[in-house]
This record gives sequence, C-alpha cells and structure tokens, in this order.
Amino acid sequence: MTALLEVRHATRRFAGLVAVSDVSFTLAPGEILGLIGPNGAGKTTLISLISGTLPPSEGEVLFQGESINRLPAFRRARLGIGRTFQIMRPFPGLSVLDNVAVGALFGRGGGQAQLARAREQARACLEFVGLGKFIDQRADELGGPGRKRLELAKALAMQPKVLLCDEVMAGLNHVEIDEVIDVIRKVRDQGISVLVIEHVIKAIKSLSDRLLVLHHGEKIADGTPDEVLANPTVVQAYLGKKRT
Ligand SMILES: Nc1ncnc2c1ncn2[C@@H]1O[C@H](COP(=O)(O)OP(=O)(O)OP(=O)(O)O)[C@@H](O)[C@H]1O
Repeated sequence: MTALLEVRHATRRFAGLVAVSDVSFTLAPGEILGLIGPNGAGKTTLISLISGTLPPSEGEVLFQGESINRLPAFRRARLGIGRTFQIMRPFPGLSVLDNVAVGALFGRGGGQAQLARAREQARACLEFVGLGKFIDQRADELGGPGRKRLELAKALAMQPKVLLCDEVMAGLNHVEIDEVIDVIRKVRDQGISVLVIEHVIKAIKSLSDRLLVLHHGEKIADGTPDEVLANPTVVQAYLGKKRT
C-alpha cells in the first residue's frame, strides 16, 4: 500500500545536540502508529518536522508521495496534516466553540470561508470529543483534561488526513484515557491516519497497529506492539523492566 506519509532520513540538530537522527518510517492510510521513547528522545521534534513548525537539518518528508519540505506549516495544514500541541495554549478570552472554529477556518483545502459554517463544523468536532456541553464556556477556563480534548477538537476541525497527537493522554485518569482512546479509534474509523506520542504503555499498546521507538533521537525499533515491547533493546532503553 502507498504510504500517506513518509519520513526519509530525517535529522534535526540544535547547536551540538542531535534531537532526531536519521529517522525513516512510513504511515499508511488508516493506520495508527504509536511513537514512544524516553523524555528527550526526540518525539515532539519529529512531529514538528512533519507538521512544518521546524525545518529538518537533513532528510525529507513526503505526503501523498510528494516532498513537502519546502512548504510552511500552514500549507501543510491545508494539505491535511493536523497536529495537537503538548503545551496547550487556547486562544484566551475566546469560547470553546470559537477556539475550535479557528481550526475549521484554517484547515484542509483552505478551511471554511464562512464563520457560521466554521462554527457548525466546530460544534460537530466538540460533540465528537465529548466537549459538547462546554461550547459556550471560555476555553481558558477548561481544566487539563478538557484542554486535551480541546486540542484534539481543534486539530480535527481542520479535517486532516493525518492527525499527529502529542501526548493527548498525559495527566488523564484511566477513565479519561479510555475515552480518548475511543475518540482516536473513531478518528481512524473515518479513514484518518494517526501518529500518537504517548507514555502510557498500556494505552499505546492497545491503540496502535504499529509502534516506533526513539532513543537519543535514533529509531531503535519499528514493528507490532507485541514485537516492539518484547524487544530487549527497547526494554533496556525505555521500559526498564519486562512488562506484560
Ligand atoms: N528548540 C529547541 N532548542 C534546543 N533544544 C531543543 C529544542 N527542542 C527540543 N530540544 C532538545 O531536543 C531533544 C529532544 O526533545 P523533544 O522535545 O523532541 O523530546 P521528546 O521525546 O518529545 O521528550 P518528552 O517526552 O519529554 O516530551 C531534547 O534534548 C530537547 O532538550
């Protein structure tokens, strides 16, 4: 199957530090790929190279078979690459609905031209992530779990073909994690490919079709969750001890 997204030999340096080192992988249409690794392994940097918020030092990102290296982040969003941010900064003073409507206004294909249509789309995305009751509340009054869902809704309102999720389950309790897993599965059921960064191994294992592991910026494993989590290099670098 042709990859929807392909990263070829991506490297990103910050002065003397190599945050991402010669990483290659593909993401197939409708696939959920989990991206794991210790703190500082380069996961967020890799997502930023794909979404275009950071340029690579070397290497290439292809979307639907074409290089997107020269495209700025907003052009990549218009093509259908959506992401959430680990550090959530809702537009202060705007309602939950209008925070998400902003995503709809600037999404795939240039987004909705009319605010009323953008709000309609935003409302549907907020229902989808379980924030339907909070649309009129100010977004900066949402708590941590609500902000995580808001990030997801904002990215979904852009009608992406691929969704890059940066720790959307961090700080959530078990019930909330299960709810977010359900949302991500439903996203995939709509045909959207998903790349998920997550530290909660149980969650990422049950959610992902494939796992990719970064360590000191390098890809040390790529395979099915069972294979990867039993890989001795992964156990030593990340898990610390054997898990079931
Ligand atoms: N803008 C930057 N300038 C300098 N160094 C950076 C920058 N962004 C990231 N780094 C460094 O690059 C390395 C990889 O960081 P990154 O945030 O990608 O890791 P991560 O795997 O996402 O970590 P975490 O799980 O803690 O979020 C770290 O050593 C980090 O300090």
